[in-house]
Amino acid sequence: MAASAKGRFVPVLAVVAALVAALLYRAPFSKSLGGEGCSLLPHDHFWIASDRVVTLGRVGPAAVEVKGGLINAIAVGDYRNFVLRRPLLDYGDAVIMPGLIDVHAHLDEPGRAEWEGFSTGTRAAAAGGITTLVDMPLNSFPSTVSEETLKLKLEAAQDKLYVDVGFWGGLVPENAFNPSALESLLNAGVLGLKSFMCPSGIDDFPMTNSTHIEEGLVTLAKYQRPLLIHAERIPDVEDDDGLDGELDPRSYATYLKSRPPAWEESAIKDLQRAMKDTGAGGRSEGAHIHIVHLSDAKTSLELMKDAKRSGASVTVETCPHYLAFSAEEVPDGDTRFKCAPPIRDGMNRENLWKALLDGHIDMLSSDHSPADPDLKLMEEGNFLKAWGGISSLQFVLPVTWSYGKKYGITLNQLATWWSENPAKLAGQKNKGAILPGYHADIVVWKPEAQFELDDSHSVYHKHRNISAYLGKELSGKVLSTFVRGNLVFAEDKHAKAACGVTILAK
Ligand SMILES: NC(=O)NC(NC(N)=O)C(=O)[O-]
Ligand SMILES: [Zn+2]
Ligand SMILES: [Zn+2]
Repeated sequence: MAASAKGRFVPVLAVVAALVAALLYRAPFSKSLGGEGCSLLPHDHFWIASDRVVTLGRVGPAAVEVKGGLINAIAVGDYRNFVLRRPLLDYGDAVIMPGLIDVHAHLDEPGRAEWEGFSTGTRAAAAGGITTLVDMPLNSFPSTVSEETLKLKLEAAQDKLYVDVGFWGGLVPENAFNPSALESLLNAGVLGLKSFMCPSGIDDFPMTNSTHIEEGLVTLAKYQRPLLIHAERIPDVEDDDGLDGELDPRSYATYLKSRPPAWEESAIKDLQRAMKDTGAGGRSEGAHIHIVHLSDAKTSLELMKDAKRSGASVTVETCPHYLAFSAEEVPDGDTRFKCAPPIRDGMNRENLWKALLDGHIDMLSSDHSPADPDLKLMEEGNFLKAWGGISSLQFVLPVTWSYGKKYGITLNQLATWWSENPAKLAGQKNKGAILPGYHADIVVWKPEAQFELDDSHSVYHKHRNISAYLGKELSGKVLSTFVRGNLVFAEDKHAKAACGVTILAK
């Protein structure tokens, strides 16, 4: 969809002041690199342009003016004819898109920096076109469940962020019935809360039941912030379907059977009252329930559709690994693929894509959750004992694009799933789109560029060997990433200084 008329401007910007200026300045891209500090560019007022800018629900030629960290103006049309007063970075036919917002990443500082950390995690994010991420409250030690533990997070993050980072706090039994404890955590700036309906594997992050959740939501309603839920629950009567007898712990089928779709179903059924409470006139109207990493595209998904239809304030995410892989393809003993809920069969994957395309799944997130490689027990290959979690932060854009191409996904859909809807969930009103007044959080990438994730490929997150994507042939290469106007990543280099900021809710 190219812009209709050459030089036609976005109405809100009827007059783009820069256009009347006389000087056309085009900085050759590589020469514009080399600035020190927060940005690889030496200036903070410039234009970027390409033939494929994703803005205003369209994709076409446009130039975007970046000034003081914000998007100042958008000039739609054949920018090659524009006369601009400031430097222009001409990206040709590359795609200019809102930076990705990953609402589900585990950066494990303080306490477990050997699993993942703020510096490595946010460098990986920048290299992957992610400009904002929201950190999960567990896997660091201590877990982020109080005002004090959030402070420790903030201290640990200082001077280490290459992209902007917000924080979810934990809803756990200890604070769920204690509104003043929850309020102090919310007042300290967490963007919302997160809870688990099954054991999380982390000692200081115990599971909550639906009563804890219903109570926690009442406090969240006052703040109009969401509750994110890991929705797997061990059903009251467990089907012992195939789980007795001799089980080979190296077989993926064994792991798959150990966490059936019935667990997701049981959790979501148990949440029905809590979800209803979020609707108009409900006890926790103003709060919102977001189901993280949905894997079951059957009954669990149908239950979410029902909840939406009945007016509950709910959304749901899935992750690239559920869209890229299927149980049939997971090699026995390859614990890099172990995550919870598990990657299910190929038919389920098809149905997840369908739900995403139909808008029943609202957004995508990485659930980047690496661990110390020793805990993955890669030699032993024991799926039942290995630590779960997929390591993927840097690859989510090429993965979504590469595996989505056969379903005909569009750049606009990518922006909806990875930027616009996540920004809404995280309450970020000036992020998630390329629009005047918004933060200049931008990824520039080449969807057609193919590469193999082999040993020669720079991987910035910790422990490249535990990522299930290694060895895959992908398409979609990130050229440049801007965070609030700072060029934080370009040509395989990061800016020298870590100038991402912590995002705290007010
Ligand atoms: N402790 C974790 O990191 N858990 C995570 N692990 C996964 N998904 O396998 C998660 O989000 O549930
Ligand atoms: Zn989870
Ligand atoms: Zn997670």
